[in-house]
Amino acid sequence: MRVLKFGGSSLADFDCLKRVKQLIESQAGEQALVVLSAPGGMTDQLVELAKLAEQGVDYSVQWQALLNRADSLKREVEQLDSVVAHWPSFAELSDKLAGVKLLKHCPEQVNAFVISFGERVSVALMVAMLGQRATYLEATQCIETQGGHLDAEVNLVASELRFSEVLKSQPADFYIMPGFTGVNNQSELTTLGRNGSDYSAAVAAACLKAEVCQIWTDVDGVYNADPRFIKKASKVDSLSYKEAMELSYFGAKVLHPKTILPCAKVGVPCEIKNTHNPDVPGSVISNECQSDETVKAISSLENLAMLTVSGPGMKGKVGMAARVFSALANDNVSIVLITQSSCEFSISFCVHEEDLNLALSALEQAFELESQAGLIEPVQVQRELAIVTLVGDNMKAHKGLAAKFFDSLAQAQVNIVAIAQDSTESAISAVVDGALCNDAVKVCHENFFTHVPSIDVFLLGCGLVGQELVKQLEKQQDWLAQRNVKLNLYGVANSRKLLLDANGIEFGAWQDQLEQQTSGFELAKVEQFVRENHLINPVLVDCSSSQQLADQYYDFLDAGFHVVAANKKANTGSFKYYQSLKSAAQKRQRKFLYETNVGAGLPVLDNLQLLFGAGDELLSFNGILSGSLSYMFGVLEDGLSLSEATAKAKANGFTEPDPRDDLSGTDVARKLLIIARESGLELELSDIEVEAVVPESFAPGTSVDEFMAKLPELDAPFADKIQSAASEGKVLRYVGSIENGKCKVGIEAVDKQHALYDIRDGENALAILSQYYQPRPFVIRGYGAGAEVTSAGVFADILKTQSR
Ligand SMILES: NC(=O)C1=CN([C@@H]2O[C@H](COP(=O)(O)OP(=O)(O)OC[C@H]3O[C@@H](n4cnc5c(N)ncnc54)[C@H](OP(=O)(O)O)[C@@H]3O)[C@@H](O)[C@H]2O)C=CC1
Ligand SMILES: N[C@@H](CC=O)C(=O)O
Repeated sequence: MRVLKFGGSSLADFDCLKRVKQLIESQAGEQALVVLSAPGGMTDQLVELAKLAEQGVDYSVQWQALLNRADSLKREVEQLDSVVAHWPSFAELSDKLAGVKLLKHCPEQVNAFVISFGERVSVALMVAMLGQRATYLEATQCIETQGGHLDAEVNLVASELRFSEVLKSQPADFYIMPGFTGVNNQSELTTLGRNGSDYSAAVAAACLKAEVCQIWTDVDGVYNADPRFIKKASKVDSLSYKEAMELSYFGAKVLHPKTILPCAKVGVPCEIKNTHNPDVPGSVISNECQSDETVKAISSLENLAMLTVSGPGMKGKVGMAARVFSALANDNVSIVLITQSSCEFSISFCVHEEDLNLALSALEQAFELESQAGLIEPVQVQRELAIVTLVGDNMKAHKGLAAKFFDSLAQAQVNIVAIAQDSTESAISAVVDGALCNDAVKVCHENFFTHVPSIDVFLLGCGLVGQELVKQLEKQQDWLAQRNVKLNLYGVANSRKLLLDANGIEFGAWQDQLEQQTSGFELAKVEQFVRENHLINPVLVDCSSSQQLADQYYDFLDAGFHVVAANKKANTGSFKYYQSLKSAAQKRQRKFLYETNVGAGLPVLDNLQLLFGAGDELLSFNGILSGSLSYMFGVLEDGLSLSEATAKAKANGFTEPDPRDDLSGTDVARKLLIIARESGLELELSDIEVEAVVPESFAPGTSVDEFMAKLPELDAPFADKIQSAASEGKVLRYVGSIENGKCKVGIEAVDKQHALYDIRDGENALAILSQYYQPRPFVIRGYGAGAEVTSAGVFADILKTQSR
């Protein structure tokens, strides 16, 4: 004997019914007991009718909708020449509802009759469709329940007897039985709780010692996380009964929690299959489950409240926990999770939000005296919580899983309110803020299953460097995928517009799309986008030179973003701000990376930070830090004028957006300041002694174009300087140095023997003399400006946001 159960989504319309008929008939030569739910949505219609009737409200519209739906299904079945012989009495249903309306009261027994009506509709239709081979099996003859008319518990022993007698007296190939329905020992109709048809099927399978209990639904099986939120969730092929129980209890909607126990008692395998995809093997729940996976799935349960009972009267007092839980049990409040610390001062537990008031009043009554005597404090309540649970039998005695779980929650910026693990170690749960539940599941799923961490990039500034970065991101998609990194570009902004796309920015079309936007970047907008799309690893990448953005880095970090900056202005603001960014990053466990601030793509700051971390100390620094000035001084030697050299450096993408930042020495001063600060010197930008190539006083208040047009005025005097150096066999270089804690940047004339003589064409050269690197300094040399090397440096920083 096989037991098959079809849920409402598999019975929603006539096409669905035909598919189910075929699946039943395909049980080649096997006897089958088929349990049917109501046609999808019909139980909701019935519940609403009962409610309206109880309120004494006119429900004729809803009644007509129910009748129309049922009649149309019946007509379609009858068009196949099948007579629907067991059609339930709508007249009786109508009378019951009329009675409820009159009395404005719906007794539980009547309610059970009304809400279980849909199952009888399904069975009547299916029996007619299957014809002679099928027998209508009354659940009220077979499933005996105890404990109320609604949400009743099945008496397995009594039900086994009933099944055996009824089936003996009615031999058939297919028994079709309404789910969700039972009968108490007073012969009154009862129901098994919403979605209780799974339970009916499991009970039938256990009573009949069936070969299998198949639950046919609209998904392929049990998933390792909720597939509605976790796109990469995958089907679990086999589970133990315990794993399935933990999962269904902690939120996996595919199975009713009560289903597993009857099957587990008798060892009937339970298989979850998809009606719309019947050839795909489902998930099998059994004793035979053999797999090496430690964590099988992650489930989550939302809409919970946590109550904490505490007070001096709790400590060491035997029986307090028992009193708390008996009070709740007496009022039928189900407890989802319990936790208590070893100091015994308090005990905390979660209940469904809908039970909160009931739980509070039960506790108030139970501890009235203690509370008057000050032995128990007012019950603390935390609302809108969720439980995230890792489930897996093989987690037992496996070290490091809890650490990885908690680490994942930290990575998702999720605070843990409470934790619980049973001693079989097959489930570990964390209570978290309900609003962050999906984030928590997402990051746990990435870390435990897909191992493809995502990096979610928002690019601010899409000029020279930013545009090149987008090109490199596009070019490297395959390379990243091969290395299991999912890098998503979700946003791009310039100074006026912000483009956000939850599907990822289209590499080929983003510029046009950005132009069509109507408003610019605001942190709040990106924050909202991150929240709505449950992004775990958001990175704000600043490729602008905006002071306004630099001033917001603290807020970016504080809001949980990593920050990657090509823009040097934040690190060269006040020392206090520079320090506050470091501590904000540390506090929020986010990365603040700015390798390109010095030397563009050259690995300068990373190396310095590592050296200093290993105890090295800077003794002195000397070097060329400007790509544009390195280029310009080189071509000046070749005979170009200052204005020509500047224009060429600009065209090559070596200068700052405003070349005056380079020519004034400010950009080099910024870089030197960052090196000095990283080395531990507490300096401000104003502490750097600066000799300008072109003083800031030249062409004040002009635009970049006006400045460039006026620059030829300086060509002649500058050519003289080059000439005078050349007459001594020297060339000019723009050099930065740190000596005895003093920083200066300026022009130096160097001869052929000098290490910086050959540094030109955009190259940088940095000589770091340190405790570990002396008397010969540690030297870094290479191109220090340009879109390609700079965005490559930014790209590398973006990838570094992943490392913990
Ligand atoms: N070039 C190089 O070799 C190197 C450059 N860098 C740094 O890279 C940064 C970018 O340089 P580059 O690409 O040449 O500059 P560009 O002038 O070419 O581009 C700047 C971009 O930033 C945008 N922007 C300005 N203000 C804002 C704002 N408030 N919000 C959002 N976007 C804004 C601009 O938008 P809009 O077009 O609307 O004005 C533009 O898209 C600079 O800070 C520079 O110091 C660092 C190392 C090397
Ligand atoms: N303008 C800068 C670019 C890198 O920071 C330079 O010339 O080095």
